Amino acid sequence: MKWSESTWQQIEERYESILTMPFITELSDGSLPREKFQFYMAQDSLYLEHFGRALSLIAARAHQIRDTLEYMRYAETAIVVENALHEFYFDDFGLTERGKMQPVCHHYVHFLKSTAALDPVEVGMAAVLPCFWIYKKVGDHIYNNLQSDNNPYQKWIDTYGGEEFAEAVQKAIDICDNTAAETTPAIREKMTEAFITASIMEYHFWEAAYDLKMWI
Ligand SMILES: Cc1ncc(CN)c(N)n1
Repeated sequence: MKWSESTWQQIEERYESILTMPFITELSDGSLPREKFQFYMAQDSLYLEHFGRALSLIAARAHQIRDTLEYMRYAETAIVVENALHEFYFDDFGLTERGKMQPVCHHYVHFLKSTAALDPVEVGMAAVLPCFWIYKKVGDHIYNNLQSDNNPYQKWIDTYGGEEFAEAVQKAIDICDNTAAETTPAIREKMTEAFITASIMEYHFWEAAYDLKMWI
């Protein structure tokens, strides 16, 4: 079994629990309160900048030059393309600034950046994979099962349910599988741990937006 398959099995339950989170179900039917989406968008815009920085660190440290190029492209997409979606929402939802990074976003980006900088690069690759893969699965799930008419959040759904994103995600999974196959059992184990931690953080990111969780 591939590393990605056995590792996904370990987060399957967590992934299923994401699908029933109020943030996701209300985003899907368009009933998510505006202020919760605004909070999410502002935090996610900050997240994407630092996610892009983590991807750039991985690009610089990748063993294979073709992987370097791939992670450079991911970094650019996170900052330029995904963030364009946020700018659309900033205008549409009356947001003027991103504001301060709140605790869950803060924890998540610092986990990603320290892993990308200090752990073996294979572990960094595994740490950023849920950011691709979980969003793809959640995007597909909403796109295929939970669409509603006149949803104010349709553009978000289209971004993550789209074909272009699917290709990038599959590539990131393949790179992790090849990397895992070539590395040591100890590093493979750390890859799995990092993947699980990031998956848990994805859950908390949506939960924090729903609860409007801020520093006290
Ligand atoms: C928190 C989070 N994780 C992942 C993604 C998708 N790149 C995102 N936009 N935001």
